[in-house]
Amino acid sequence: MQPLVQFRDVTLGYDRHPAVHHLNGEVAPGALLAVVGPNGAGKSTLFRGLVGILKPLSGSVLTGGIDPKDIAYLPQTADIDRSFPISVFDFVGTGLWRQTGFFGGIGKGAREKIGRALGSVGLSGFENRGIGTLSGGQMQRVLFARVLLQDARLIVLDEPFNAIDAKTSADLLALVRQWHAEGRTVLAALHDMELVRAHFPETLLLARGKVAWGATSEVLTADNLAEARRMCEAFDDHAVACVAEEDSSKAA
Ligand SMILES: Nc1ncnc2c1ncn2[C@@H]1O[C@H](COP(=O)(O)OP(=O)(O)OP(=O)(O)O)[C@@H](O)[C@H]1O
Repeated sequence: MQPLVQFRDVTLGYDRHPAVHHLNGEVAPGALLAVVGPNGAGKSTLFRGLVGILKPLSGSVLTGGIDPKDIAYLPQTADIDRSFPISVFDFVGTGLWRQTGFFGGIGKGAREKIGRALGSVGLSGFENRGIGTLSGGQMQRVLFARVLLQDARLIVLDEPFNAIDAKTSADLLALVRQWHAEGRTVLAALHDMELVRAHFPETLLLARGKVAWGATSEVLTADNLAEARRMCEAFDDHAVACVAEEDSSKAA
């Protein structure tokens, strides 16, 4: 089966300082993949590279055949400016931008879709609330409603269950399982190893580079987790891109 995503010796970083180093690997269509690793391991950076927000310093991320509108991305809530004055309804409606266009009006059909998405995450009646007035768990539900609306083939979730209560986690996890059952490809950055072991068949353990990638039970061993911690601690944040990368960028 043709992979949906291919990481080809990809290095991603900021101001030419690599954060994810020389990653190789493939994601099959329909995969339910957890991306785990210590704080600063590069999970968010990898996702920014995957969804096209961050251009690789070297190597490539191939999402063969997927149109950008077929990728839904749920960033960490910390990355969202909640002081922006926008209602829950309009925020969730931005999930339709790629279908309607930036200036496309929201017609009756779209209004119904937004209403249904909010109902699916238990937020009917919240339409007119400003996003800045929501609790952390409610905001996370709003982000899931926006992903629902995007109806995407590839769904990328950055720490979707962080700092939310058990009921909200369970409700949102049910949506993830539904997306997987529908044949969508789902990648999620997670810290809760028990949740990963229970619900995610495949795991990438990242520590700036790949420590292990495969069946979750084989990846999440004590030895691999210790190796990931060691690699993260040893990584030099101020290192510049490799000499080979420097040379190729000069030649480009
Ligand atoms: N916008 C940025 N500008 C510069 N450096 C960044 C930026 N975002 C992340 N980094 C750095 O890149 C490295 C990887 O960070 P990243 O956020 O990808 O890790 P993470 O695995 O998602 O961490 P966490 O589990 O804490 O969310 C860290 O050293 C971080 O300081």
